[in-house]
This record gives sequence, structure tokens and C-alpha cells, in this order.
Amino acid sequence: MTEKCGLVAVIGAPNAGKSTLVNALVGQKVAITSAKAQTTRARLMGIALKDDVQIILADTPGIFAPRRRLDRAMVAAAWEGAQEADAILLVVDAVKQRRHELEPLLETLKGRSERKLLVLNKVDASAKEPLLALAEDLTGKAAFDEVFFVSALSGDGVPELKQRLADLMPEGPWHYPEEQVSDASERLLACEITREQLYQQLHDELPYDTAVRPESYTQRKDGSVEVRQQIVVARDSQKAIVLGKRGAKIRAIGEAARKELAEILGQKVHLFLHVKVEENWAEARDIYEEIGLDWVK
Ligand SMILES: Nc1nc2c(ncn2[C@@H]2O[C@H](COP(=O)(O)OP(=O)(O)OP(=O)(O)O)[C@@H](O)[C@H]2O)c(=O)[nH]1
Repeated sequence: MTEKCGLVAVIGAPNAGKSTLVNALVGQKVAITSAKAQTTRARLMGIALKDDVQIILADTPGIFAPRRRLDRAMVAAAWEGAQEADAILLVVDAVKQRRHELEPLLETLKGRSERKLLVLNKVDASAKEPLLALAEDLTGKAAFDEVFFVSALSGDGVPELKQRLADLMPEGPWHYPEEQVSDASERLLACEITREQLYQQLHDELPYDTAVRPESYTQRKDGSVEVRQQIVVARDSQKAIVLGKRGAKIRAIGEAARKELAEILGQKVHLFLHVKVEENWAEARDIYEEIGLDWVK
């Protein structure tokens, strides 16, 4: 059998379901998802296998009008992920399309020569007829080669999309070993999992200006792993929120993150979280590298 291997860039407005789709294509959790926009910061890759084909998915942050430096770094990472891809997937939330964020994306896509696939997601929550009209409308705007209707959540339409992606990948040796599902280092993945818990457990109380920084990641002799992370916030008042009453919040966050990480790694995990106040962290260069982004001026 000839091996095939290719890169698929996954782009879309915030909250379109990109991470959920990457996880569904890979068949296990590699990117974090949440109901909050802009959950995905670093460019995580998922690696899906279909028979003799390795499909490398660049899971990009939602692309939107960047204002702050952090936002600009996210956008730069997103477009970097879209370069030299064998196919570009535009994921659109069929229910809430976020037109103001989608339109500039369609405009840019119009001029791209890669194969362009439109994925209308969340069909489980949408009526059929508007879907067809939407597909036609968007295809007219960016000349998509193909349209797929999927529910990343329920898995509807995902096998068909995966098969098609596999067919589109060029011949070539695999880039990653068979058992690898993500290129994010485990250290960074562990931070993403903690960040996901912060979003889930703090809801609207949590400002976007929060980062999780890896401090250390040590394999212990007894087969367990010791993970130390810093939760960076901008103000003392935010620190109090993250800690909760007598530290109850941070304990709950740490406990849930530890459990999830242990499950993903198949290893016992000791997780230590520290909260640190750093007023201008979003302007500090070193933290970008630590959370997997390039510094953008
Ligand atoms: N009903 C429904 N909800 C979905 C589907 N796919 C994703 N969602 C939900 O939509 C929300 C956003 O999903 P994500 O996968 O985090 O979206 P994203 O595009 O990666 O978001 P960013 O990280 O902000 O760029 C989550 O609450 C998902 O559970 C779907 O097929 N149907």
C-alpha cells in the first residue's frame, strides 16, 4: 500500500466548532472546546488516520478582527496554519454564522488556490432548507470546491468528510508515528486542559486576559507525572476569583484538570497550580512562546 499524507487547515469564526470537528475527525480529544469564543489560542494539530492516509489537521484559533497584541498573535498563528495546506476547511456554524467575522474570511479565501471545502456544522441544531440556501450563498462568495453538512457533536457526516479528506491527500510518507494524535507537547496540552477547566468553572467571571504557563513537567520513577503550572491573571481581584473561597475554586479546577489529563495520558498525574498576578502579561514577550504563540509586533 502506498502511504499518503497531507495537511488540512481548519479555519472559521470563533465558536464555529473547529476544535470539536478536529476531535471528531481524529477520534479522540486533542483540541480543547468550550462554549466561549476564542478558546483555541495555540495552533494545535490533530492527526487523523484513515487506512493508509495520515491527515494532519491544523486547528487554528478563530479568526476575527485583531486589536490587542494577543489577538494579533492568534490571527498570525491561524494564517500560518493555513499556508501550504493540501486543503482548507472553512467551518461555519450553520445556526449562528457570525457574518461580520465570516465575510473577511470568505474574501481572503476567494483568492486562495488550495482546494476549499465548506463545512456547515451544527446541522443537528438547524432546519434543512436554510442550510441549502446558506451553502449556495457561501459557495458563491468564495468558490468552494465542495460542501459538507456535519454535526461535529453527534458525528453526523463526519465519516464522509474524513473519507473525502483522505482521498484528497497526496502520496507521501507519514510525518508522524501511527500512535501519535497531536504534535502539541504534553506539557502544553496539560496547560490547555487547565485552561479549559478555567473557562468551564468560572464562566463569565473569568476575563480573557488569563494564561496558563507551564512551570515543570516531570516523569516520576513510579510511572506518574508531576505537572506544575502557573495561572497568570492581570489583577488581584481576578486572583481572588480564581482561588475562590478558602481556595475551593482552584482545588475544583485542579481536580477536574488532573483527572482529565490522567485519562488522556493513561498515567497518574500530580498537578500543582499557582495563581500569579502579572499586570501586563498580555504585553510580555516570553509568555507567548510559553503558550505556543509567536510574538507579533
Ligand atoms: N449543537 C452543536 N453544537 C456544537 C457542534 N459542534 C460544536 N458545537 C458546540 O459549539 C461550541 C464551540 O465549539 P468549539 O469546537 O470550541 O469551537 P471553535 O471553533 O474551536 O472555537 P474557538 O476556539 O473559539 O475558535 C461548543 O459549545 C461545542 O459543543 C455541533 O455539531 N452541534
